[in-house]
Amino acid sequence: MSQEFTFKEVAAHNTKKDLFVIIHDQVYNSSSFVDEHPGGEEVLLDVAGQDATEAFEDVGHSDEAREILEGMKAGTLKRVDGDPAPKVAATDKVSAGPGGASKSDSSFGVGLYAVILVGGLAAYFAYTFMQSKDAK
Ligand code: HEM
Repeated sequence: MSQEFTFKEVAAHNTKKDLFVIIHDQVYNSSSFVDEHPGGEEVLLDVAGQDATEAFEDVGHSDEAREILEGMKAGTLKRVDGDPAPKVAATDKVSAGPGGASKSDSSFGVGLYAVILVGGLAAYFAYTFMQSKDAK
């Protein structure tokens, strides 16, 4: 039953009174919500008639925000040749983020251990060198 919109059709709804956004390839009619948006009307007007997936996900909207969104659903996006590529969903970034972060964390850890190890070895050799000198 869900209506399909092309990118071009959605793009026509780009005013405050008639505002569609695309999030995760779903089309939402957010006209009634512009004045109520806790994040302000400006950001919604910025993405009016466009793919707002990245903007929406970057903010880390709550489940409540997602429920509101579902309530405004107008249909699904029908991609045709020449349309902009789907925006990368921040959820993808989120799953890549902590992984990447922990990776760099652990490499920092290895670097730190290497410094401690090399420092320890240097101290040990310096110590034995001094000892051997004293022994003479
Ligand atoms: C029609 C889609 C959207 C809906 C239904 C929506 C809904 C909400 C809701 C309910 C909140 C309150 C906090 C929360 O529950 O997460 C919020 C906050 C916010 N939204 Fe949206 N939002 C939408 C699109 C956007 C877009 C495209 C942006 C662009 C950057 C945005 C930026 C923000 C910001 C910055 C806040 C935080 C405001 C604050 O804490 O002061 N929102 N939004």
